[in-house]
Amino acid sequence: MKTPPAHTWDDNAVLSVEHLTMRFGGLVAVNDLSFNVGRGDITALIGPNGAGKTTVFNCVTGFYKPTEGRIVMRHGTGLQSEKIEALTRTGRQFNDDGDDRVFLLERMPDFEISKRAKVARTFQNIRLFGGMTALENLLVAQHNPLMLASSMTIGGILNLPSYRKARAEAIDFAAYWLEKTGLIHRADDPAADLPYGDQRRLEIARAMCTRPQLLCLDEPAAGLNPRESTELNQLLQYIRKDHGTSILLIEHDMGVVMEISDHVVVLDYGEKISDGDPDHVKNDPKVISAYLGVDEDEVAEVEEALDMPVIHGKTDPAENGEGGRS
Ligand SMILES: Nc1ncnc2c1ncn2[C@@H]1O[C@H](COP(=O)(O)OP(=O)(O)OP(=O)(O)O)[C@@H](O)[C@H]1O
Repeated sequence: MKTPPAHTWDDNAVLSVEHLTMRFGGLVAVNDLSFNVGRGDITALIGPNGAGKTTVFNCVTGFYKPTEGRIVMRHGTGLQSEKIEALTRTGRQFNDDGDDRVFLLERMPDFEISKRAKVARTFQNIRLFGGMTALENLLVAQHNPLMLASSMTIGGILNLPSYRKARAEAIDFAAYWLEKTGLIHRADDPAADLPYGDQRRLEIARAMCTRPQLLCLDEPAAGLNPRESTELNQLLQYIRKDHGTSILLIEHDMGVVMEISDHVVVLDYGEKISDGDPDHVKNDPKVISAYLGVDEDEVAEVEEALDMPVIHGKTDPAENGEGGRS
């Protein structure tokens, strides 16, 4: 009898990172890293400063071509191993199985990863179009379907009914996400005029307007106050529950990570040091020692001195976005 997988993310993975290595000259930023992101899960990628988290994001979203390794995105459920192996043997980037397609992201350019594989991302440093309104930012995100509806522009110039319909739908969808992110009253304001926390939520709304199956968020809670952090948690849980979108996030705020994640993967010096549910990870001496920069056998001593667990919401040294060792 086949042994059932220990975790749901290994059984029904929307994304599999397999033996990923990324070198920059002599520097190995990510070394033979493997992990799964479960379909419909919120998965956190954490680790001290310089651990390689953003490099992993850049490989998944096509900003970097990995030195080695495979990155598989699945639209259908289950592992689909045979399909993936068959695709790997060819030079192709994805198969044509309708709703059950699999994608080898390391072979794809970034715009195809977003358009076809349906992976969206936000950045550590906000990258909105500051001079455009909040609404316009969300319409730009729907450029691909609008271009199709305009028959690559001519329909738009002639303002054909099919284009008008697609444009009205795009505006409705943008308004939906402005409503969900609490920004509908700022729809006509330039993005650059919005307060920082609102800009962070607008970035998430913009990513959701591409209708992603996987949403990658690079430090979404950075710089947020406690109220905004709570609102962010609620928004991410809504996105996962009501839209079925899987979320992979890099986050230094352990309050956010431990509260909303189903699964946590921990990196240190480009290698995976822990992988499991939040309870497992926060009690893992390897993780605590990486964050404190002390040996594993000194962890108990430090916790005793502090009289509290080190990685536990607000007691975490990574609080305030410091991310432990730098
Ligand atoms: N384009 C690049 N060229 C050279 N080195 C790079 C490049 N990108 C990242 N690195 C190096 O790779 C290592 C991992 O960096 P990365 O930004 O992925 O870490 P991180 O875990 O995201 O850190 P932080 O939490 O501070 O954002 C660092 O040593 C960094 O200097």
